[in-house]
Amino acid sequence: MADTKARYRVQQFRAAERETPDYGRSTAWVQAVGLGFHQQHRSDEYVEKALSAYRVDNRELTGVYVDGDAPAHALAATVPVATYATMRKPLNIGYGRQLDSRLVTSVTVRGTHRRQGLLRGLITADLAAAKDEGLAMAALTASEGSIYGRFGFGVATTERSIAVDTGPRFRLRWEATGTVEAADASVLLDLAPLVFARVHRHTPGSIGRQEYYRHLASGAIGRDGLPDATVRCALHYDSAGTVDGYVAYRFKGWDTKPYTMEVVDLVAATDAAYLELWQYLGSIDLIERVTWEEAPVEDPLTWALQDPRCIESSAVRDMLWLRILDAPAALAARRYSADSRLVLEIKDALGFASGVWVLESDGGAAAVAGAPAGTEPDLTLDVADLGSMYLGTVSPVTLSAAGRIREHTQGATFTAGRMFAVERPAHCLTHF
Ligand SMILES: CC(=O)SCCNC(=O)CCNC(=O)[C@H](O)C(C)(C)COP(=O)(O)OP(=O)(O)OC[C@H]1O[C@@H](n2cnc3c(N)ncnc32)[C@H](O)[C@@H]1OP(=O)(O)O
Repeated sequence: MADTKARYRVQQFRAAERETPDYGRSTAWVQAVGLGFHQQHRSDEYVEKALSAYRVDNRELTGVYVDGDAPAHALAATVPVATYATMRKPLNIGYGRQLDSRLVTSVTVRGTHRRQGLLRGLITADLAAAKDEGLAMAALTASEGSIYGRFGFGVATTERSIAVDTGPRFRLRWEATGTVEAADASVLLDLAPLVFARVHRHTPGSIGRQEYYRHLASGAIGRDGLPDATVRCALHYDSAGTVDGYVAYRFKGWDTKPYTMEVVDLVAATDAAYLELWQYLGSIDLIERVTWEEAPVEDPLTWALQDPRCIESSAVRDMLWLRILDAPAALAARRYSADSRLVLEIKDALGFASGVWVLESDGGAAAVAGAPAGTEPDLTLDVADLGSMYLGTVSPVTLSAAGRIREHTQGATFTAGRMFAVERPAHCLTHF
């Protein structure tokens, strides 16, 4: 933030507890985030719960403050004009491997201070710090698709919104092996993290969940911070009686037609749990439609339905964006689906991952080394595109067709696609 130093001060801190001297600073920070995302002024109860969850996640909060006093009647100088937060969580990078990653969240710059380099200053300094801490990967979910590519982030998973017709044509080709029971949503405060941990272990693209999710699923925290008594829940039990999936959902009300149930959180640790929870949702009386905003794009439900047109799919969109900070470390961390050798020339405008790297996989394990001077690369690509390839979501052949990857050795994009494939489609169930 070299050009703005004279006007701004940057502070980094942890979420303070109520009754401590720094509580006011943390409160102002939460309110500034709400302002940046056009949300309502937060109640005291909401702020306290949010800060408590941030402490569990060990979030680091950053605020940018205007030097000096604010003019009369304006927001006080103690309210940050820009906010930024980070957490460290594991990312499943395929075949059960985990890579600790820097998660970037709560990025806002007040409208009166926009386009002066505040975001650029915050994110470049933070990515450098993350690399210094030994992290090979950063991740975020974006409010707009046009912001983060320039900082080396690439789309690594996608999601979609679905509306499922649960009328008479809703029938699955599936013989139930477990059972589904209704439960009080409050049981999810304890159960949700246990079920999610199983899902996380076998889902490429999954990010360790923040504390907030179990509160959301259980109805302990609704959008306004108050308990949400409309949240209902059903649990899936396997044949041994172990809970291996849940769905939290709410009725949209008698004014919404067709009568609709909205999925709040659906987490299933087995294929059976997933389809049988859908069987349950499809069987709820008086309900004609079930909506879910965070459905996978490659969805077993589509293929299990006798009539796949029961699903109306909309808003297929980017979800998780990955930013490789250390190319050899991130490449070596992956297990590969095919044995081969590739020379990758990585371009990185911020310099963190630039270089020419030789990637050689043998029996799934990788050896990565800097290429000797003069080595011709097989592929040239931006670090953002390596992030997009990393979990196998998009084929490098497609990225080449889009003019993003340059193929110098014929067939190298196809080879890269076979190498980077993961054992099941990447999907991230966790927004942050
Ligand atoms: C991970 C998350 O939290 S995602 C949430 C992001 N936040 C929001 O969407 C809330 C509303 N928007 C904002 O608060 C701000 O407009 C921000 C945070 C998006 C941008 O902050 P600013 O300080 O204005 O950005 P800054 O001046 O540093 O711009 C950096 C670069 O990004 C570009 N940029 C900034 N915002 C946008 C945008 N919305 N769309 C496209 N490009 C953008 C700038 O043009 C600039 O490009 P350049 O350096 O290559 O010339």
